[in-house]
Amino acid sequence: MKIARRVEAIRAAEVGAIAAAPGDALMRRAAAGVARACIEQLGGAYGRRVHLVVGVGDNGGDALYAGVALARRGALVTATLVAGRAHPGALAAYVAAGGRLGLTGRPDLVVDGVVGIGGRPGLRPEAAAAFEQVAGVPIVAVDVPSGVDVDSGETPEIHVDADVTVTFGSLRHAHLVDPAAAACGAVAVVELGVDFPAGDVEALEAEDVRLLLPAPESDDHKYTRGVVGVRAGSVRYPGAAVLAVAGASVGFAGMVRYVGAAGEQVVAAHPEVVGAGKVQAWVVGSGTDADAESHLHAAGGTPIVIDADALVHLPGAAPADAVLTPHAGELATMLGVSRDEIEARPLHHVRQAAEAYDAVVLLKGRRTLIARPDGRVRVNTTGTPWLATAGSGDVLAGLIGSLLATGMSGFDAASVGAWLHGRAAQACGDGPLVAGMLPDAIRAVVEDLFA
Ligand SMILES: NC(=O)C1=CN([C@@H]2O[C@H](COP(=O)(O)OP(=O)(O)OC[C@H]3O[C@@H](n4cnc5c(N)ncnc54)[C@H](O)[C@@H]3O)[C@@H](O)[C@H]2O)[C@@H](O)CC1
Ligand SMILES: Nc1ncnc2c1ncn2[C@@H]1O[C@H](COP(=O)(O)OP(=O)(O)O)[C@@H](O)[C@H]1O
Ligand SMILES: [K+]
Repeated sequence: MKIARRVEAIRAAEVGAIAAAPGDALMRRAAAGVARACIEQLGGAYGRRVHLVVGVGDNGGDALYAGVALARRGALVTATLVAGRAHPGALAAYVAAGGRLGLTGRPDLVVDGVVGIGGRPGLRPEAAAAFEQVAGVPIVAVDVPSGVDVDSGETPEIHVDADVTVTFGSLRHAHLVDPAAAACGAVAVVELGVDFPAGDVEALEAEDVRLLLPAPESDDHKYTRGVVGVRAGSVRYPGAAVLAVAGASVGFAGMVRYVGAAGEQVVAAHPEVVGAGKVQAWVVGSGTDADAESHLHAAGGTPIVIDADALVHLPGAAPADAVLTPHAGELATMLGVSRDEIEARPLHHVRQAAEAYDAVVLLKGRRTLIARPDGRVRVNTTGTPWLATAGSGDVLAGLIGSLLATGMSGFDAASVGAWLHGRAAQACGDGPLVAGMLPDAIRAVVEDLFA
C-alpha cells in the first residue's frame, strides 16, 4: 500500500531524526536521492549541464547539495537563487564543489528547489521568471513541484510542471491526488529511515489487490459466492445494460441477474444471466434514463452501487452500504457546484460528498478517488487516458457490484474495482480501446495476479 501523509504529520515524525543526525546529514541523504534521479534522467552526469532553481529554505538546500553530488560526478552545475540567498551550509558546499551562480546557455536538466513542504501555493515572480528562462527543459522537482498545495493536492496558482519528483520518507497528498499529482510526473521516494504514523490517503498496489480479491472456496456454490443484480440500460441506451452486466459477469459473483428494458440484448450477449430474484448487491443507474428513479426505489436495501442517472434521485443520505460512482459532472450536480470546481478540488469534494451522503463515493477521473464518510481516501493509480471512452463507467459499476455481492466492503470493492478496471485498460496496450474489451482484460489481469 502506498500511503500519503499530511505535512504536519511528516514534520512531527522527522523532528527527532533531524535532531539526531549530525550537521546536514538528512539533507545530504535526501540530496543524494535527487542527484541519482537527475543522473537517471540524463543517462549520466559527466559533461551534462544541470541548472538549479533554489529557494531560501531547506528545499533549496536539498537542491544545492544535489548540485554538489552532480558536480563531483563531472556535471556542469549552475544555480539561480530566486530570493538572492539560500541555505548557508548547502550554498557554501555548492560553491566549494565548483557550482556556479547564474544561468549560462541552455541546460540539459532543471532542478526545482524553490519550495517543498514549507511552501505556500504559487510562485513568486522571480521564481516564475527563472523557470521561463529554461522553458521546455525537463524538470526534476525536489519533494514537490513548487507552487502546488501539498495537503489538498490543489493547484490554485501558477506552479512547476515536473517530469520527475523526488520526495523523502513518505508520500505527501500532492503526489497521489490530482491536479497536483499530474504536475509531479513520475514520483520516487528516497528512504530516510524515519517511522511515520498512519496516513489518510492511500493507493492500492498489486499485492494489496491480490489479498483483497475474493476467491471461491472448495465447498462454495453459486449462491454462497454471491448474486449481483443489475438494473441498468433503457430503451434508449440498451448498450449500457449489456456493458454493466459484462462488468458484473467477469466471474467474481456466482450469478448475475438483470432487471430492465434491455433483457433481450443482455441475454443475447450473456446467456448465463437470469431475471429478477434475491441478490446480495445491486447495481443501479447506468444508462437507465427516465427509469432511474423507479429502479433506485425498487432495488431496496442491499449493498448497492448507484451510478449515472440514479445519482440525482438520491435523497439527502444514500441507502446503507451504498457506493456512489459519479464522474465530475455528476458530482457537480449532486453538490450544486460547477464541474470546474470539482476538477479543481477533487479531494475536498469527494470527501464532502461521502460525508453528506453517508456513503462510499468514487469520483471517476484520471486519478479516481474513493472516499469513506470518515474522510479516509484511496486513490487509484492504474489506467490510461484511453479508458475515457463511452461505456467504460458502466463496466466499472457492474464490476464493483459483483465484488460487493461477494461480501467485500464498499470501500474495498470500489477501490479494488477501480484498480482492476484501470489495469485492464493498461493491459489493452497503449492504444485505442472500447468498453467492451475491458471484461476479458479484467479476467486476464486477475489471472495474472493469482498466478
Ligand atoms: N524535514 C526533513 O526531515 C527534511 C526536509 N527536507 C527538505 O526540506 C523541505 C522543507 O524545508 P523548509 O521547511 O525550509 O521549507 P521550504 O524550503 O519548503 O520553503 C520555506 C521557505 O520558502 C518561502 N516560501 C514559502 N512559500 C513560497 C512561495 N510560494 N514562493 C517563494 N518562497 C516561498 C518561505 O518564506 C520559507 O522561507 C522539504 O520540502 C524537503 O525538501 C529534506 O532536506 C529532507 C529532510
Ligand atoms: N484522463 C483519464 N485517464 C484515465 N482514466 C480516465 C480518464 N478520464 C476518465 N477516465 C476513466 O474512464 C472511466 C469513464 O467513466 P464514465 O465517465 O462514467 O464513462 P461512461 O459514462 O461513458 O461509462 C472512469 O473509470 C474514469 O476513471
Ligand atoms: K520543489
